[in-house]
Amino acid sequence: MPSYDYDLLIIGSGPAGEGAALHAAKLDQRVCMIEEQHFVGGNCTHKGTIPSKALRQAVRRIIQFNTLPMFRDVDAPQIFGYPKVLKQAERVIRKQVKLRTEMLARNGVKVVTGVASFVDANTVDVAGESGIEEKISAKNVLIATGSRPYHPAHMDFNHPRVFCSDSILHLNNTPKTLIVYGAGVIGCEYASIFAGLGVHVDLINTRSSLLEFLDDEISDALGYHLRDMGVNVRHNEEEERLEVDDDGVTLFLASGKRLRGDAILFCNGRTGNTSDLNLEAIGLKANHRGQISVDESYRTEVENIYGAGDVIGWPALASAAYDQGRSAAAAMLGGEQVRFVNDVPTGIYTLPEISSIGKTESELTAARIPYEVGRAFFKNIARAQITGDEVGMLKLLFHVDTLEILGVHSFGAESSEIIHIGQAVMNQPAGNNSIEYFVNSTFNYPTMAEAYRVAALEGLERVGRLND
Ligand SMILES: Cc1cc2nc3c(=O)[nH]c(=O)nc-3n(C[C@H](O)[C@H](O)[C@H](O)COP(=O)(O)OP(=O)(O)OC[C@H]3O[C@@H](n4cnc5c(N)ncnc54)[C@H](O)[C@@H]3O)c2cc1C
Ligand SMILES: NC(=O)c1ccc[n+]([C@@H]2O[C@H](COP(=O)([O-])OP(=O)(O)OC[C@H]3O[C@@H](n4cnc5c(N)ncnc54)[C@H](O)[C@@H]3O)[C@@H](O)[C@H]2O)c1
Repeated sequence: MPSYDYDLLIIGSGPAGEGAALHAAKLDQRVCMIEEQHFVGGNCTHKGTIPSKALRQAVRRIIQFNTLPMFRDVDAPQIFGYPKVLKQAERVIRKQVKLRTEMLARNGVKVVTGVASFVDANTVDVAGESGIEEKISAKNVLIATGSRPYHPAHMDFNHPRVFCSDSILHLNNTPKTLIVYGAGVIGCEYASIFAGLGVHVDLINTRSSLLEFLDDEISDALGYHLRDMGVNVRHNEEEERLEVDDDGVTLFLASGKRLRGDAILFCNGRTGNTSDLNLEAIGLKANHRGQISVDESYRTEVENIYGAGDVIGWPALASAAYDQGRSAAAAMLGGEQVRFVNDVPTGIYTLPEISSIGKTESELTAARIPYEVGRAFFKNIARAQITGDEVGMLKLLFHVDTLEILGVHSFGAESSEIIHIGQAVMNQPAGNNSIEYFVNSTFNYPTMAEAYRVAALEGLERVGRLND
């Protein structure tokens, strides 16, 4: 048996790398993690999930302060600039880094700073900032290098008015007008954040509706509320060219429109981080989006090399990445905890928040499944009236005969939390997954979760099963 420095070498310290590291370390494996940034946590902590969610929470608080009658009685509405709000995110990032650094250290995971590239299937070269190179060997390797914003070649992202979702975290002023190009999840979340700060936002969607994977009713609601916040949403548009000058940017669209803004945030797609890895040395090839392929055990075509997180493509979520990393480590060790993550809830932190699990109405209709709908509007939920979060709805889709829950879709406050109640019931074995659970269980009152009871009662009444 050849001897290696480590049992497992992980490239990348984001959620996928962390999930794998902790699982392997708990099973007494010798684990080394290589990270090119100075701090652990991955892009998730430094550039993606955490900063955007912290920004969004700060903006939500500002909106509450400026709109709730109780605050209006004590003070005039306040204007907060983007740089001040950004400080909130920095505070959370610091806490996350501390937590994650200590957790890895406690579990004996060795963290090495530098850029990793393959020498062969068991050896990785680590290039440190000072030019010092180190070779590290391991029995198994996990590629968990994540992704970065896609930068079209013709756009100058070094220009101080041209931003991507990474560089927007360094914007040092509050623009009056902002063009957000790309209305995927990132574009919609940042449109909410900037509109919440009073910035006039043009949101350019290359598709025909917002976040097409959502239930139509929820997508429509998002469009309505974004517009209500002052976002100018334009569908079916394609960028032709961008001109930048000292006073602003002009975006020329293929439709002939010309949009003017103080700055542009381009967020249309991401690329897997594989270009530094020297994949040729191990016979692997990334696709045109920089992603690598894995099987259901997260194994690549090379027997001892695995992949997890954004670098393997869909669903490209931090939530999934933790589980994928853990499963990859379990697979290497021949354990039973291998789970191919293919059923993930959606949690979108726009204003209002959106969350869903299971099938949409369109999918059920296309599959000719007889379903019905039960809805609860947050304006009728006591907790929402108390907190002032009356915008929103919870919608249950269920089979008319079996009452099986087929989908749960929600927008409004706490949606991404309460979705997990629906998820837990939907994951029960056949027979136990029933909308009746919500009328046969007592819910805390007043809670947002009570929306399930209200929606289930409405649904049962609609199919004449209320007194079954
Ligand atoms: C703006 C934004 C908001 C998001 N919001 C959410 C959300 O609300 N919920 C959600 O679930 N997901 C969200 N995501 C997605 C989420 O951030 C990613 O899915 C997640 O970060 C992927 O984790 P990962 O472990 O694959 O990689 P990453 O978090 O990308 O980390 C990979 C790490 O590998 C390092 N690395 C790369 N190459 C090398 C190399 N050669 N050598 C050494 N180190 C290397 C990188 O420096 C990085 O630290 C968001 C993403 C963005 C951009
Ligand atoms: N709350 C959340 O869960 C959350 C928040 C933000 C981001 N994210 C994740 O981040 C990922 C990226 O989000 P997004 O808003 O950029 O959009 P997206 O995945 O919707 O992509 C936008 C568009 O860019 C195209 N594209 C993607 N990669 C490309 C590439 N490398 N080259 C050229 N075109 C490309 C896509 O076909 C699509 O039309 C998503 O997969 C999402 O899951 C999640």
